[in-house]
Amino acid sequence: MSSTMETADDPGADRPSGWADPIGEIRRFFRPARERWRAYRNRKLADGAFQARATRFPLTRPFAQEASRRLFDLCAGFVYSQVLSAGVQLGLYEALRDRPLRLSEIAGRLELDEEAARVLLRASASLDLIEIEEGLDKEATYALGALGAALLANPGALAMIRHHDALYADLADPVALLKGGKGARLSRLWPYAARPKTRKGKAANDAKASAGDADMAAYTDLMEASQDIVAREVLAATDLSWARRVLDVGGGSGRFLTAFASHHPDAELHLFDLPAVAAVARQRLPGTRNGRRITVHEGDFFTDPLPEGYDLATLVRIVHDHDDEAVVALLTRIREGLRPGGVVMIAEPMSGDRHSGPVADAYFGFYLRAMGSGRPRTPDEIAALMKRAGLSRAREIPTALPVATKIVVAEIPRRSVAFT
Ligand SMILES: C[S@@+](CC[C@H](N)C(=O)[O-])C[C@H]1O[C@@H](n2cnc3c(N)ncnc32)[C@H](O)[C@@H]1O
Repeated sequence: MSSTMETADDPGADRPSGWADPIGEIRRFFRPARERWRAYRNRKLADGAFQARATRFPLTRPFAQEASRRLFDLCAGFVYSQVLSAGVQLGLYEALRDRPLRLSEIAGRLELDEEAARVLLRASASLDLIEIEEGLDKEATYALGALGAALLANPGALAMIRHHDALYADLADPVALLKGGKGARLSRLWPYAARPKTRKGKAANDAKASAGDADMAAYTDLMEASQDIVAREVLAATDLSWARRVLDVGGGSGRFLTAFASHHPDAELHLFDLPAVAAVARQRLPGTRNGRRITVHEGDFFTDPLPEGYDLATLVRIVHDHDDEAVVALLTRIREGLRPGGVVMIAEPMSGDRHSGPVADAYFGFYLRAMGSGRPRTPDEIAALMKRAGLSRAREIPTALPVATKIVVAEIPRRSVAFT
């Protein structure tokens, strides 16, 4: 287990002494120099004449070229994603799975005319999704590229790409999305984001509640497709062999718990999710390895009683879907049902991680905005919410693939027993 992220109660804790936070102290010392350097750099980069000189001068040319390429990639990123999406929808990568093909063969399989197929193939090659080989007879053949091959091994990514049409429709007007608070298409795909988080709101909404149930099978499939990689990372990063009774809150179709079951043959496993999703889990689990070991509970985790008596509660890709107050309310309810010494584990992609690049903040930030609730958080922000819910010793456990998931755990404080 890595760093402890307890937030102290006294306000002075925001500004620790140099001994308590030496790295922060060094950063504060260099802040004025950093600010001066940033202002100088930005003045130069915003100057067209400087840019032109930098491109002509051999020593600065590689940097200038790299900078303009990165900027152009940002401008064109949406188009690159659509090239990828066209390849997935038309079955390009599947078509090349077994062997390279010629243009005419690919056009036939994808039901495109040859000119359209060529546009797609050249675009895909420029993005390393496929590779073009000049044939001996001068007729090119097209093979899977490194990224195309990796994509075929990642059903979660394929499922995400297929459902991105809803996200991209909502992102067509990003300013309207920021000002309006949610997107029309994604908020329909994730109906629970709009569900009331209190008993009173629930009663008023009960009549409408089943309207979104049909969509739940769709998002449950989407989550299932990407769960294996998350479960693999969580189980590789943690030793949870001490956990006897486990509750996976918002456990979907049970994919995380079936993976958990293979690592921990003696643990008693329980899943809690909305009735429509619990029905999917009950239907699918008996057909899976270890599925019969999982007891499925149904209800709304904000308003219905949660099962009690667990020593580990897991929330895998749950917390980022909800706003702060709702998260604190949920964690408080979970804490109240844990055994003494019980642990809460939150696993999801988190904000502010330099290894994950822009995935959490740019992708999930806008995705969750379109969905209509929640946001990606840093491990520290999650730790602070856990603390507000009465949990203690919040700390991050590093994972090998933070882009798929990071982990924060916290415990319920030991009971203080008074003997006199
Ligand atoms: C993003 S999915 C994650 C599913 C699963 N943990 C995973 O990682 O694949 C969120 C899950 O939380 C469930 N959920 C959302 N709101 C809920 C609520 N109020 N009560 C119970 N479950 C809820 C959803 O039905 C869904 O299965």
